Amino acid sequence: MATVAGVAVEDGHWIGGERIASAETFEDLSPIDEQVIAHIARGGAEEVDAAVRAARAAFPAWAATDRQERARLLHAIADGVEKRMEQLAIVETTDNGALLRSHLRGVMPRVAHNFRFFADWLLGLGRDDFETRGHRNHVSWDPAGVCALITPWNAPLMLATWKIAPALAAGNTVVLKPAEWSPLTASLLADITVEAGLPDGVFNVVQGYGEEAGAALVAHPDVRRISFTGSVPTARRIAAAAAAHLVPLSLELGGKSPLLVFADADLDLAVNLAVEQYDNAGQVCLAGTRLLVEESIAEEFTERFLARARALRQGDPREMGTDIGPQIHRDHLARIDGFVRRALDGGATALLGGGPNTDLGGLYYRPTLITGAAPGSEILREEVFGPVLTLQTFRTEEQAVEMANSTDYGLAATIATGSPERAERVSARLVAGTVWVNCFFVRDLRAPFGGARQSGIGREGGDWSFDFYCDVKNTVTAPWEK
Ligand SMILES: NC(=O)C1=CN([C@@H]2O[C@H](COP(=O)(O)OP(=O)(O)OC[C@H]3O[C@@H](n4cnc5c(N)ncnc54)[C@H](O)[C@@H]3O)[C@@H](O)[C@H]2O)C=CC1
Ligand SMILES: O=C(O)/C=C/C=C(\O)C(=O)O
Repeated sequence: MATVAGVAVEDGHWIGGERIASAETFEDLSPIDEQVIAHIARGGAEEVDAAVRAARAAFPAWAATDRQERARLLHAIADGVEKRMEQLAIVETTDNGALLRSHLRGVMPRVAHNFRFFADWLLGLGRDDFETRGHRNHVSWDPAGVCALITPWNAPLMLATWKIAPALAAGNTVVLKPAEWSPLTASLLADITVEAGLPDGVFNVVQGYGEEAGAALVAHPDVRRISFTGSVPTARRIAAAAAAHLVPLSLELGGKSPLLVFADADLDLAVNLAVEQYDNAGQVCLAGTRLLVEESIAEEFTERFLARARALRQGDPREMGTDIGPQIHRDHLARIDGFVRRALDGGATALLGGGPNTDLGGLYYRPTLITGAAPGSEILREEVFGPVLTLQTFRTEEQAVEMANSTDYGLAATIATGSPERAERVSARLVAGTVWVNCFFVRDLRAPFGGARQSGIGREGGDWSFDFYCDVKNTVTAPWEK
């Protein structure tokens, strides 16, 4: 047991309703000061096998539990999340360095909402029956079995519960492998599921490294679904493991999303949207990190952007006035800095930032704006996952669309324009799972979420989640004799 920010957090796995230790542990560091905050059980094939067996044993009864009861239990978990909102928020901030303000105001309420939304969606799940030459077609969603969920560190509990809630609602059982850089809130969630009365084995957590616990989980022959959020290289490994057993996969991967600013846009709004892309210290898959600005307004846009960005307060994420906290880990900061150094060495210029903010300690990276990067260069193609934006200009709508679509990703895109016709035209041509027009990060769980190209495979949200986590069945019945 560890005590983190005054909150007791179990450091073992959660398997079949029991806390299980491992022979070895790994150190969990806080990005705020790089101090060790917990020693977490380091799981491997053995713990994964125990968790999958527990989940498999719990599956028949949970799958047979009626929808009303499953929904009631998910609402009870949401109640528990709301009751422990402040604890979850401070532990998550201590563990992954994201702003406490955001956790309290937006993220943890969304965690509770994830459970409520999918519980309620389950109750309304169903399509109208239809007839084929007098035969009745009835579509149903059968739970698939044990779901392996592998999640990242940038929004640990939010992204995990976005998978856990529909998987459980659908009648599956779950083994979650949280990211090793942010393992703690998954452990608190296990406590909450016990308080809510979830049967043992329905929800399991195996802690550990991706190459050990994660790899063993996705290779396990009894896993029926794999849902992963994280990087493209890891997704390739997971897809290869899934191929061995032909397990359906949902992959929510990175992005290199454009923010297109047309000359007819409300410039204040466009600047606000651009500055918002530094949210979570840039560690957001959806971030519109490529600012594409119409040439005629680029100078004014840049001036106003720099004035707003310079006013951002960087510092301790526990302070309510902080706008940008630390990066997750020393290795990650070095990766971000590597991208920036190579861009600058290649002839680009940093109009803002361009390196770590060493006044604040080891893990803070200055909000950065890069201009003059060579077309097609790494900084314009690869996901940096830090507070690093690039600025490019365009002359025509055609050119803007071409630049926007010029990466291997296709997660999201944002358009700032005063013209509804332009918004419609441009949006239709963008390769992206989500397009925002004159807004950013307006999210709704009824909407499909996912990416095109290397940003992923599949969609989550509403029916899309149930379609993934279930074996969808059509029963065709001939007319009964009268
Ligand atoms: N939401 C997103 O789109 C995210 C994107 N990224 C991108 O990935 C880059 C690297 O971040 P990482 O933390 O290294 O991401 P990652 O993809 O390695 O880690 C995500 C999760 O996958 C697990 N994992 C790693 N190797 C695995 C394997 N062989 N089998 C099964 N699970 C495995 C990790 O333990 C973690 O839980 C970031 O800089 C960013 O560009 C990272 C996190 C989230
Ligand atoms: O908040 C959302 O709806 C989606 C967030 C996704 C990420 O931040 C991510 O996967 O990086």
